[in-house]
Amino acid sequence: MPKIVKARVIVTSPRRNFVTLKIECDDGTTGVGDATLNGRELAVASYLAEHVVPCLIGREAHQIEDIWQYLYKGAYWRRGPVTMTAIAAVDMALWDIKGKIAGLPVYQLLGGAAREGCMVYAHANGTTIDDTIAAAKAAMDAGYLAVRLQCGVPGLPSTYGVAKHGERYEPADADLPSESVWSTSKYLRVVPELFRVAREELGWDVHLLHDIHHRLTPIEAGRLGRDLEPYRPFWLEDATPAENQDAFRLIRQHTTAPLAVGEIFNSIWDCKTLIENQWIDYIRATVVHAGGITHMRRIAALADLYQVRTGSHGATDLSPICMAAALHFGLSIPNFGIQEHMPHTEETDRVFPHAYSFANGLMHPGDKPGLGVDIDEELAGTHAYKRAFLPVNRLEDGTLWSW
Ligand SMILES: O=C(O)C(=O)C[C@H](O)[C@H](O)CO
Ligand SMILES: [Mg+2]
Repeated sequence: MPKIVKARVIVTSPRRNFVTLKIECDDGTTGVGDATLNGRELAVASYLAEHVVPCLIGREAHQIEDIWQYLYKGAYWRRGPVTMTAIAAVDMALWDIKGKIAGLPVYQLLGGAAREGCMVYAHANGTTIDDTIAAAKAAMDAGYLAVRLQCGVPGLPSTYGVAKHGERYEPADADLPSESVWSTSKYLRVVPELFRVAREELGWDVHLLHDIHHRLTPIEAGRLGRDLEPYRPFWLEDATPAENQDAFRLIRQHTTAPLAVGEIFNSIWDCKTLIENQWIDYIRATVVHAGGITHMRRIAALADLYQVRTGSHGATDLSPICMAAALHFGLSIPNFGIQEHMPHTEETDRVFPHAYSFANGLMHPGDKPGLGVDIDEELAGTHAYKRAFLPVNRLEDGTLWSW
C-alpha cells in the first residue's frame, strides 16, 4: 500500500490565480488536486498547508473514503467553501494516485464510460445582441452543441458575463473589487429579445443557456422564465440567491423553463432540499468546491433519484485539474447533463498539461492513467500570485446587490 510521504501547495498565476495540491507517495507516485477558490485563494492554501498536509503524512493513499471522512468529520467545523475546497483537492489527488497505480484512467475506476463524451457548453457574450449572436455562431462552427448567451444591457456600463475589451470573459480581475451597476428592469427587457433573435439566427438545434447570476427576485425570475419559454432555453442558471431555497418553489409555480443552481454550493446538504422537491433540473456543484469526486458522486446519486442531472460549473477560475476530474466524473455517472467549458488561456494550459480533448461538442478526459493532468512546477514558479477579486454589484441608486 503506497504511503503519503509529502504534500505541497503550489500557488501560481498564469494570467489568473490557481492553487494546486500535489501529494507524493513512498513509491514515487504523485497526484494533483485543484484547490482554487476564486478571490479567496490564500485561505485554502493556508488551510491545506497548516491544517491538512500534516495530517496526510504517513496515511495510505488508497484509503480515499477514510481520508475524506477523517478530514470532514475530524475537522469538527463541517462544510463551508474553504474546508470543502481543501478536502476536494486531497480527494482529486488521491483518485489521481489510485488511477496511476492501477494503470487506469479515473473514469474506469468509477465504473467506466456511461457515454461517448461529456456535452459541454460554450460561452457567447457581446456588448450587443448582434455581437453575442456572432460569438454563438463561432462557437457552433467550432462544434459546440450548446451555448450560453450573455449580452450587454443597454443603459448599463458593464454587464455580468460580458468581456469589457473584446477579450474573453474572465471573472476576477482587480487588486480590489471593481464595482458594476445593475438594473433589473433594463435587464428584463433585453434578455427575451436576445433569445428571440438567437432562435431566428441560430435555429432550434442548438441548446441555449443563460446565467442570471443570482440577480433576480423569485417573482422576477418567474417572469423571465415565462418570457423565455417560447425560445425553449436549456436552462436558466442561478435565477435568485439560493440561501432561501423555498424561493425556487415560487419560480417553479410560474415557469417551465428548466432551472440550474449550485456553482457556489459546497455540500450535499446545500443541494438536498432543491433536489428532493424537484425545484431544479440541473445541479451545478463542482468537483473542486464540493468535496471532490467522492462527494460529487454522492450528490449525483441523490439527484438521480429525482431526475435531476448534473451541469457542473467550469469557468476559467477552476483549474485544468478540476476540468479533468469533472470529465472523469461526468463520463461515469448515469445522470450527467452538461458541463460548462470555458477554455483556459494558453499560459494556463502550458502550466497544466492535460490529456482531455474536445470534439464534436463533447469532451473526453483521455485514457492516461489517473486524471491525465499535471502541473509543470518550474513554469508555475515563474507566474507569481497577484491578488484578484470578483466584482461587486450595485443598483443605480448605490444599493449593494447580489453579484
Ligand atoms: O461560469 C459561471 O457560470 C459563472 O457564474 C462564473 C462565476 O462568476 C465565477 O466562476 C466566479 O468565480
Ligand atoms: Mg454561473
